[in-house]
Amino acid sequence: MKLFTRLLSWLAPFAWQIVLATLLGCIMIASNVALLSMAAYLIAAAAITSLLMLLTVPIAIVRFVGVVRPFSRYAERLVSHHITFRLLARLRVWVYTRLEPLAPAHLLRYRSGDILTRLLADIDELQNIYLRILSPLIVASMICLLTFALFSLFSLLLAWVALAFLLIAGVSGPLLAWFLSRKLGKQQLTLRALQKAQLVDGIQGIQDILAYGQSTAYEQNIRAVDAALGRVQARLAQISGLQEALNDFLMNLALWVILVLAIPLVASGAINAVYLGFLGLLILASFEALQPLAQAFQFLGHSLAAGKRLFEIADAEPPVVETKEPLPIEDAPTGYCLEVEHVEFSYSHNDKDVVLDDICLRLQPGQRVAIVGPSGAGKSTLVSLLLRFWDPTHGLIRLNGKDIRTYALEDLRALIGVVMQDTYLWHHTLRSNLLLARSGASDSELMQVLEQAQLREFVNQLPQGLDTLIGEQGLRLSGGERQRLAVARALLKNAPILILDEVTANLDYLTEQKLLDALDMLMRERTTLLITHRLRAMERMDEILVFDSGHIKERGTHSQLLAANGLYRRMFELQNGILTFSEV
Ligand SMILES: Nc1ncnc2c1ncn2[C@@H]1O[C@H](COP(=O)(O)OP(=O)(O)OP(=O)(O)O)[C@@H](O)[C@H]1O
Repeated sequence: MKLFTRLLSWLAPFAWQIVLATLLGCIMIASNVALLSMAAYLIAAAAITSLLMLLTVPIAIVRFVGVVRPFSRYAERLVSHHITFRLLARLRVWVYTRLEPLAPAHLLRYRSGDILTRLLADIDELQNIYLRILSPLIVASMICLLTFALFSLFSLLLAWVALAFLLIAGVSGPLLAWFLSRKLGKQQLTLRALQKAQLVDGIQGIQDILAYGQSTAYEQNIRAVDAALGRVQARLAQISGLQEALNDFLMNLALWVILVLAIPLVASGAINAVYLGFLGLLILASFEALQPLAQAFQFLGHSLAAGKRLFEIADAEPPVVETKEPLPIEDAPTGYCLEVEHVEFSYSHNDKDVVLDDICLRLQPGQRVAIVGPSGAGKSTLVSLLLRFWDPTHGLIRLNGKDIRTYALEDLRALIGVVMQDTYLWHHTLRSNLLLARSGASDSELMQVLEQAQLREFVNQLPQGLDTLIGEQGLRLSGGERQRLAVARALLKNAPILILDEVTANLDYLTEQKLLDALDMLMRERTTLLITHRLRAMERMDEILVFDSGHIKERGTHSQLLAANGLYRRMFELQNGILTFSEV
């Protein structure tokens, strides 16, 4: 109920349009009731009366409601769909804005296909609540009252009987549909989300599935989910059929009962015989108002489950809470200083899973610091903390002397140009992928950063140059080209702090050397943190931190670390192939 009222609260800004849609819905059904019952009256009256003049008014009413019905139907659909689509668009934007602060920490718990289903299908599902439940419920109530009023003009007994049938059909059909399908709705949504997640995974991982010969097994998984979904849908269709049959049965039974009760009243002269057909068709036409209800309640479980899934993700506590009164980041013409003080971090907030422990480092303006170390040592995790994707479990990170939590996230991130290990590239042109960093950049600025990232020659030889489509996740580019494009994007951002996470990992020796030379120039004007496995050009670094299992094992300059004869020296010698066999 809480969930239902929360979903309904989204309708508040559309109150007047809802009143209009409901009014139009009432007019539409009422005109149908009038059309059928007046038509019955006309036929009976025409058979009895010899004076056709007396039928002028009923004929005019039939003509009038015949025209009103399609117009009111059209207008009602227009208004109600307008409300619904605007509402769904608002909801979609709201959920997306709630998703942003959750990224990436919280969203890693979900599969991309599942998030996509929540944003698209689950939100679409909510239209049932707005289009098929709220307005039809009000319209049905109004029509029941109207029918009762019309019957009571002839006989109170008939009025109560008609109302009783309408109530039984209006309550039992929807209740039965809701009761039988309440679990199925949730199952259908879960299976649909699973199906989408499976398909997204299958498409993204298609190369590996083929390479490992798993396509048959994968197809079987997809078929199994598809079959389960089919079974749920078949069951829902059966319930729909059952409910429609019940509705038809009650409608026809109501007609018979009304006729059986009305005939003696006609015979006794309490009701004029000309109205017998009118009464019969009045009850039949009134049932039209109930038709949407059962289907709506069949989908109620669905819609509520969709709302629950949506709010579950939208209400999640963001891992990083932005301060309500952020301090402005003061301009620092001489550059920005980042300090990491005794930082400890674990993804699970469990002391046993500490990924970073007692990390201290100072990145002074214009300084270049490298973090090196074995895989899984926590290097990229530190970058995530600097960007505030997560906050340290203990310790502090300062920017120009102040805790980074005192600044707005957007301001902090605007100062940092970052090339992540797994930078995402859009299925778009080279140009739009670059413009993400600075939307107003000119083509000559784009070519300049491409030059610095050692990619200009490559782009020049493409027939469509900057307008070349690079495919999903940039897959039409080689690993090295993707990485250089990511570097170019970070350079275009022209941020005073530069974080480069494994930027040369996929490059051949020559290109790596050229890129490092180009970066060397750029690093002079910026505060730079370089994360790398490859110990090249390390002599250019002001300080090198050697991470091992979340700790800083060694620190110093290249020559100091070589002299220390520790982990760094072993890594350096292994990479340069100068370790003697006995030392290995
Ligand atoms: N989102 C996450 N949730 C839980 N654990 C994570 C997450 N990301 C990384 N880890 C774990 O944290 C540890 C450090 O990972 P991190 O990516 O920081 O290492 P790294 O030094 O950058 O490694 P590499 O050089 O291979 O990129 C690893 O044990 C990893 O499994």
